[in-house]
Amino acid sequence: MTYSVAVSGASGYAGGEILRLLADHPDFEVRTVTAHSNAGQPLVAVQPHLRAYTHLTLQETTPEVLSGHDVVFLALPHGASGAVAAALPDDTLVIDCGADHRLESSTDWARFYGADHHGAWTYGVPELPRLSGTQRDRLAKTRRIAAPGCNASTVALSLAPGIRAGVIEEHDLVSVLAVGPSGAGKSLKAHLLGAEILGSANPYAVGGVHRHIPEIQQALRWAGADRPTISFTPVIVPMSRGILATSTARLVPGTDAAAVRRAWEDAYAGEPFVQLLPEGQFPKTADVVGANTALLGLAVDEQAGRVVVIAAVDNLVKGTAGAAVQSANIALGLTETTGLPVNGVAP
Ligand SMILES: NC(=O)C1=CN([C@@H]2O[C@H](COP(=O)(O)OP(=O)(O)OC[C@H]3O[C@@H](n4cnc5c(N)ncnc54)[C@H](OP(=O)(O)O)[C@@H]3O)[C@@H](O)[C@H]2O)C=CC1
Ligand SMILES: CC(=O)N[C@@H](CCC(=O)OP(=O)(O)O)C(=O)O
Repeated sequence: MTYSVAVSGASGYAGGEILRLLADHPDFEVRTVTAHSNAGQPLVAVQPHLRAYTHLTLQETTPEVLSGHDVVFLALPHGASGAVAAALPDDTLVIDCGADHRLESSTDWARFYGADHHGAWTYGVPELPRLSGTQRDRLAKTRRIAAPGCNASTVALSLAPGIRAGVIEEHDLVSVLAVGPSGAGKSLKAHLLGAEILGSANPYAVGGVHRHIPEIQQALRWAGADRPTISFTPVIVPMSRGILATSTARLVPGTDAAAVRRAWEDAYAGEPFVQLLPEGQFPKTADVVGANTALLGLAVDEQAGRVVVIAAVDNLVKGTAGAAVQSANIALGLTETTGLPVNGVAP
């Protein structure tokens, strides 16, 4: 069976990446693409790299235009998807790449986003360990998926195995991330990109204010933490795509190094898209550009009594669009890896 698909926010970075992946997906046919200020334009006028779609024109983003498809991907700014999603039929598979449906706690939502909370959908990171099984089990039974924040899923995948296995303490978690500016979307001002991001590393959202903090804490609670606390600091660096997250955590006293490594090996054994590198090897962002792969390296720092996990992810693939397509595959009962690249592009 071929599933008909609509992609909203198709003129943006996340929507464009969903379209790039779907062009090679044998079970999906993209029939409709929508946008906002670019509605009325041919898709390739705005996304000239997407040559598979020369026949499509961007339409207005309305529930009427999006209805009548089997699958709808929403890649809209925060706050814009809640109302659109609420008007779509229950049996349509809807995947929201924005934050509107990620958080279970309306208190966290109010604190970090402020506006109306639309409730939580099934979180779209299949490999996340849960107290019983993985997030994959829940994705198999849903028609509403909240694709993750790219930083949040990178850090959650880095730390959740240690929480799940009881080898790291849940307070005193620290993550510092180098992130590419494409994570901020196309609306990031051109002068910022050229004059301030090229040639510089710029910290932002410093001091416990980044909106991905509650998303990470929520994933760590699913892995068994009670009240996890994390210091989270992102730094924009001049690379178009990518996240390199360095996360450290205090080891539970008496835990030996072999048991620590085993926790991550066990969590991700057999996972095609989350891979732990051998001892002594660490990933670079260049290893995962264009791939739906999260690459992890792990070391035990004995003198500090901490584990150090370094994770590389392409924010637009495993961090968003790839996670969205992978989760949609699971929800539809398709082979999970269909249409998704495990290899990156190099150099
Ligand atoms: N970039 C990333 O790495 C990640 C992004 N996300 C999330 O994905 C979503 C899209 O992000 P991204 O692609 O980066 O953003 P972009 O700014 O690149 O794209 C935004 C898209 O939304 C459309 N749009 C803007 N305003 C409205 C509106 N009021 N109603 C309907 N459509 C509108 C734009 O249309 P037009 O161009 O025609 O105005 C465009 O297609 C966001 O929620 C973002 O947080 C999640 C994880 C990572
Ligand atoms: C460079 C940059 O600004 N990155 C974004 C990542 C956005 C993202 O992952 O998605 P959501 O906005 O959907 O949560 C940030 O840190 O906020």
